[in-house]
Amino acid sequence: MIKPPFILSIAGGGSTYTPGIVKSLMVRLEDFPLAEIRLYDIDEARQNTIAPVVEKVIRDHSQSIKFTVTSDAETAFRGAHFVFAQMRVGQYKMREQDEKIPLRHGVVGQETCGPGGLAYGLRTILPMVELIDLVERYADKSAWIVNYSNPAAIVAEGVRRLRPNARVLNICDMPVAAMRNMGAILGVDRHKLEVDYFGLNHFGWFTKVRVDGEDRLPELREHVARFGLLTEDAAQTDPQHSDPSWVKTWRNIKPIMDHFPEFLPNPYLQYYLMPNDIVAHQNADYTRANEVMDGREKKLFAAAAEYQRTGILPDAFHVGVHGAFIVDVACSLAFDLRQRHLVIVENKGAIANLPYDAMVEVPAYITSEGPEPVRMGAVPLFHQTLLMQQLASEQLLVEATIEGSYEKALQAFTLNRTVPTMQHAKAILDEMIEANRDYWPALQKAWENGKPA
Ligand SMILES: NC(=O)c1ccc[n+]([C@@H]2O[C@H](COP(=O)([O-])OP(=O)(O)OC[C@H]3O[C@@H](n4cnc5c(N)ncnc54)[C@H](O)[C@@H]3O)[C@@H](O)[C@H]2O)c1
Ligand SMILES: O=P(O)(O)OC[C@H]1O[C@H](O[C@H]2[C@H](O)[C@@H](O)[C@@H](O)O[C@@H]2CO)[C@H](O)[C@@H](O)[C@@H]1O
Ligand SMILES: [Mn+2]
Repeated sequence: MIKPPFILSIAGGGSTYTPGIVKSLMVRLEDFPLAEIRLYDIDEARQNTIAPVVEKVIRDHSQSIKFTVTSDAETAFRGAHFVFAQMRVGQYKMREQDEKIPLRHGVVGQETCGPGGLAYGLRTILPMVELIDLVERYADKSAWIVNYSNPAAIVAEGVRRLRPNARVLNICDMPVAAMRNMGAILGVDRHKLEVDYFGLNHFGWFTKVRVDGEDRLPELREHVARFGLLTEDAAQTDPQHSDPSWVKTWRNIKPIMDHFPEFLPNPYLQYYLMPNDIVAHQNADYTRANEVMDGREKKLFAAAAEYQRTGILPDAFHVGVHGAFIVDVACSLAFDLRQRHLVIVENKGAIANLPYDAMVEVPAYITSEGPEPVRMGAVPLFHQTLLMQQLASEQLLVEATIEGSYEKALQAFTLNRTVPTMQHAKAILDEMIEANRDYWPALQKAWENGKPA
């Protein structure tokens, strides 16, 4: 077993989330003792801008933790015990393309859902495998990669296919964020909630929400019917989600449960079940990517510049469930705590009527040897069918990436519920291939070979 204090490397050190995650680590040093924190990124300039902010966060809590900033993989990973991965392949400029190209065709433009998520997956699978190989080459043989890099569902499937034995645990903070909101509504801390949940990443449902053994889903159902999954004062639930687009995301759980009240849906299901409403409210010239570049990114980089000038760091980054959750998971891995968390794991019968090898999001007990999924049983035909269609879209996308197959990419886009016809799928895919010229060489070649004269 890995012994503390740990060496932790953060891949994607230039991420806007890095200061928040490091702050979450600093306030939990007793639970997760650290000898060194290393930042690793392929964009040195971006990472070097964020690094002084991160160092300030560290030094506010510890003078002994070593801090390393590098773009060299060996320096980043040699002897590392844990790697937190949070890469955005193509950065925000490609997220903007992922969101705007579909919208130009009247289709949902979103970071991880619909054609945007498929394009993001096509860019990310192989860099994720490359990262795993670098970590396995240099890090401690028992090291764990805890991965936030999106699109987590497709990344998880790609890793299952290409590196099935890798010590990688893919996680998502959306269910935890929903549990934070549930706690705020019920008046209990989110850690008091024990939930049953089934689905794929960004495509799942809560079926039980227990507090001291009592299922409180009925109470939540009544609240959602009035306010969606937010307290009446939205900002009270999560200051980071005072962004109007986020408030709308949480409020949109109401129309879904108005139609299907049995289970409480992951907010991402709105993109698949009410795409026309989503498109009607999206602006093809100014999407969530623009909001983030003008919001979270601009605020953090302005604060970094202010800190460089004055030595005073403004309050510029959010420390919420995003950071707290990955530290919870890392602690359970490090000390075999067997805590119950919602994570992305190979199904192996946890959802009885989904494929054995599907990468599903379910509760699991997190041990030092990885997650042990909790059996959720068979799911109703309605949910099973939705899940199978999404799973097939994601699995075909992974095969398209591995084989460089244009046809499988087109099938993946056509199968996605957000895409109404094969003609929409082809038009969007072809535009995305052009926009991703630097990221999809194999697919580019297949497309150019088969491109109509
Ligand atoms: N799983 C979840 O629930 C969840 C929650 C929040 C954010 N995320 C994901 O976390 C990631 C970071 O988000 P962000 O908004 O901070 O993005 P960001 O663009 O601010 O930072 C991402 C960093 O990754 C770097 N990067 C890109 N390719 C890389 C590679 N091959 N190797 C090393 N570094 C690389 C970029 O240079 C950049 O500095 C994204 O993938 C985002 O979708 C996931
Ligand atoms: O649009 P963004 O970049 O602000 O957020 C996209 C991510 O949204 C989810 O993560 C949220 C989380 O749900 C929320 O509670 C808080 O922690 O912020 C996170 C980032 O906003 C989702 O889980 C991620 O996969 C998305 O990347
Ligand atoms: Mn997520």
